[in-house]
Amino acid sequence: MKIALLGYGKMGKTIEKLALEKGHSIVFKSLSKTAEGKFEDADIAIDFSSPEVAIKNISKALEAGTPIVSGTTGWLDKYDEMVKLCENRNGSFIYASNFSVGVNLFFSINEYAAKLIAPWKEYNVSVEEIHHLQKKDAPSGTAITIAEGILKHSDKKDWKLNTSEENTLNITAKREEDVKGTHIVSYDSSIDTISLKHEAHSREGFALGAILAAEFLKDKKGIFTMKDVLGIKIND
Ligand SMILES: NC(=O)C1=CN([C@@H]2O[C@H](COP(=O)(O)OP(=O)(O)OC[C@H]3O[C@@H](n4cnc5c(N)ncnc54)[C@H](O)[C@@H]3O)[C@@H](O)[C@H]2O)C=CC1
Ligand SMILES: O=C(O)C1=N[C@H](C(=O)O)C[C@H](O)C1
Repeated sequence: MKIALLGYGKMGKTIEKLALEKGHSIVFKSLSKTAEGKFEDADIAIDFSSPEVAIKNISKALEAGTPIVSGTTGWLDKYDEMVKLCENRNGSFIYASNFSVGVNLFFSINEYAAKLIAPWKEYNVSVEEIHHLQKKDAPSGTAITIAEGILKHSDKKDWKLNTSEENTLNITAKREEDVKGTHIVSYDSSIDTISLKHEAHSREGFALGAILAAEFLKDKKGIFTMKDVLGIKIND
């Protein structure tokens, strides 16, 4: 597979290393101000850039007829626009807030737990995420996906960062040196706490998942999710 990397930071570099090990090649790389190679040579584009440029990258790929995998977080208010563009262009598109197999299993466990615990009103649910100091967006895209999974089964109406409103799901975001990505869901009562935790030890899980998604998408048309890529069927 010939890959265009849109964004060549921590994730772009990890994807490059693992893609080369799997026998793929990198034919194009875009950095903040410069680019190397020819975008037109790519079979697929993988975008891990920044919230401000993700839409530009995704649009560019869809307009060129190149399948696009995007992992950039913090731009999701424009997701429906990108879906429409993909449909209009008969293109191929996967977005995931987190590409790691472990987190995608965690998403299903989270929804199952939310449904199971929902009738037990003494438990108050909250979400915490911890990431490295360079992260631009808060809360993380993964924390938002987790919150949406909980809200499907909760009396709470919405989520907010740092809230104490009773009917709103509280998300706390912490920034600490070199943390790759930790997500914790807590159900607190006066008697006990039930916690679900996922902790990434490196960026390799995210990168491997993104390459898996690219291999899946390369010869398909349409809009897909990581559930399609991984064949995860248990939902709630
Ligand atoms: N979905 C997932 O599984 C994961 C998503 N992410 C997300 O991916 C994004 C990137 O993360 P990192 O690689 O850690 O960030 P990073 O800051 O290390 O790299 C971002 C790269 O984007 C590129 N970039 C920035 N502005 C650009 C512009 N104007 N034009 C072209 N390229 C530009 C630069 O090459 C920069 O190095 C973030 O939004 C992060 O939240 C990160 C890890 C996993
Ligand atoms: O910025 C990161 O590093 C990460 N971002 C993603 C997110 O916002 O959820 C995924 C992962 O947690 C790492």
